[in-house]
Amino acid sequence: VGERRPSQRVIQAIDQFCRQKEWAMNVGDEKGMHHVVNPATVLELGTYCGYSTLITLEFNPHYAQLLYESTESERVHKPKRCDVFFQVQLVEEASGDWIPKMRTEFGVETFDLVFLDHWKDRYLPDTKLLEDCGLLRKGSVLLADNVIFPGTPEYLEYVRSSPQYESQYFQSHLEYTKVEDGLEKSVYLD
Ligand SMILES: O=c1[nH]cnc2c(O)c(F)c(-c3ccc(F)cc3)cc12
Ligand SMILES: [Mg+2]
Repeated sequence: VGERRPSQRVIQAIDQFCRQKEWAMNVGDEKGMHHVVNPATVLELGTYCGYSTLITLEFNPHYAQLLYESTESERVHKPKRCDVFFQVQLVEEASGDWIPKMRTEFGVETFDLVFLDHWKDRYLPDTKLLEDCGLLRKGSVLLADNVIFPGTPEYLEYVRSSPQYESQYFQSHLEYTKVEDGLEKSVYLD
C-alpha cells in the first residue's frame, strides 16, 4: 500500500502509453511475472525496452541502448532498508553465442529463472543449450512469453512432453489486446 516506487511508476507509464498511444511488445501488465515466480538469479532472453530485467541478453543494438538509458536514469536497486542492488548485466549478443559463456563471464552456476521472450524460433535451441551447459538445476524455472501468439509450438511440445519438465500454462492475453496469449511455466526436474 502507499505510493508506487519509481521503477513501478516507470512500468505504469509504459503500460499506459502502450495501451492508449502505441502498442509495444512488453510482456505487459496482465501477463506479468510477479504472481508466477520469485527468483534470485535471472536470465532474460530478449530485453526490448528493459521492462523486466536482471541478466539480460539482447541482440538488437537499438533495444540494448534503450536499457542502458532506462537503467542509467532509474537506478535499479531495492529500497534503502535492504541496501541490496540488483545487478543489471546487459549482453548485446546473440543468446546462442553467449549462453555457453554465462559461467566464465558472469560466474553463474545455475539460473533460478530464465525468462524467454526473444525470437520465437530460439526458445527451443536455447533451452537445450541451457541444459547442455548445466545452467539449470532441479527447480529452475523457464518462463516463456508468447507461447500462443505469435506462438512457439516446437518449444511447447518439448517442455510439455519431456519428463525433465513439469509445465503449466497461465492463460492471458497478448499485451494490451484481447487476443489470447499466455505464459508457460516449466520447472526443470533434472
Ligand atoms: O519479437 C518478440 N519478442 C518478444 N516478445 C514479443 C511479444 O510479446 C509479441 F507480442 C510479439 C508480437 C506481437 C504481435 C505480432 F503481430 C507480432 C509479434 C513479438 C515479440
Ligand atoms: Mg513477449
